[in-house]
Amino acid sequence: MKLASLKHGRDGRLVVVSKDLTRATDAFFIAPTLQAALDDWERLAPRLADLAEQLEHGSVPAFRFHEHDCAAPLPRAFQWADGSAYVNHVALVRQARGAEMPASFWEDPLMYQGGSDALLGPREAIVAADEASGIDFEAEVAVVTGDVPMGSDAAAARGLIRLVMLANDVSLRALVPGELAKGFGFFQSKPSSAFSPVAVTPDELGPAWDGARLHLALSSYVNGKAFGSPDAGEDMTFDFPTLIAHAAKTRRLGAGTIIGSGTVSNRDADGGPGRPVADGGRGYSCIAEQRMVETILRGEAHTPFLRFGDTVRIEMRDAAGHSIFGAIEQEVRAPD
Ligand SMILES: O=C(O)/C=C/C(=O)CC(=O)CC(=O)O
Repeated sequence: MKLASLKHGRDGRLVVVSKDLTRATDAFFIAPTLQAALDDWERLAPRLADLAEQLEHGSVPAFRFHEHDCAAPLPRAFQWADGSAYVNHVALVRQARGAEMPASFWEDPLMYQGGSDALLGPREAIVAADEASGIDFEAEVAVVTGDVPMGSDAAAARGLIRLVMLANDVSLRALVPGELAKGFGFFQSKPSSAFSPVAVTPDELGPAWDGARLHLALSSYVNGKAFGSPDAGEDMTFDFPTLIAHAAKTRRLGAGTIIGSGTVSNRDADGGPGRPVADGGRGYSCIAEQRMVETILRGEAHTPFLRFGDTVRIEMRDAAGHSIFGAIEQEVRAPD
């Protein structure tokens, strides 16, 4: 089933959305919010699934679904922890700022705790105080968990993935080096992240979901121009169950925890860092990677970071070409 939170108060209003994303029906009589549904998932998910089936059959009142009416599926979440599962991305962004990548990054996932009190809906602007802060997007896949007991291993974590969605982990590249040098991790360099209009249960993904990875291309566009379409199932060194087990190693995770994949990034067949779309490659899911590859290939970066008025679109299509989650489409703006 496909679930969305329409803009309403702080936590949105839960709706069930049709598979083709054209219609929706209210689910508030089952659970007022997505968090409430996740808190009592075993009891409520079957009722939501029944409602989804009735929506497909046209046997419940429905209304037109508009992606721009959506908040993030979880407009505020108890936890948003973003992994870095595509080590190709980590290697490139570190190279871009002249930092070594320890060999342990291939065996031990990187993860940071993002702010989750104000997650952005799919059409909400990226507001940045300064164009010179290196405004970048990061296209990612994310999962939402049920309650995960402390110490759960990957096999247990696999069964606790409730929903899958897309994320834009907005990053301010110029702030990263100074902030990470302090040794406490990202804070100002990671403003609010945005999420796709719809979150889906894993069964909705068919064979593209193997229980641990999503094997489909994640497409990004900047100002309407294709920027990248790497496959989210390839080069994901740490799968979602492994990332969840990592997060739960020393603490339990509450239902509604969001775990991000990190920026989706593919290597070339020869192990190289891929090529930009303009050079016939799959491109990238963030500007920093493309700038690093331009530097490697041509001696300098020429793709600018985002400026006020630019737009970023992130979307994933199924094998038949249909949008699965709806699109994240954000304009970059100065504060009002
Ligand atoms: O090391 C840096 O300069 C920046 C790293 C990231 O932004 C990585 C991140 O947020 C996780 C990821 O996308 O893999």
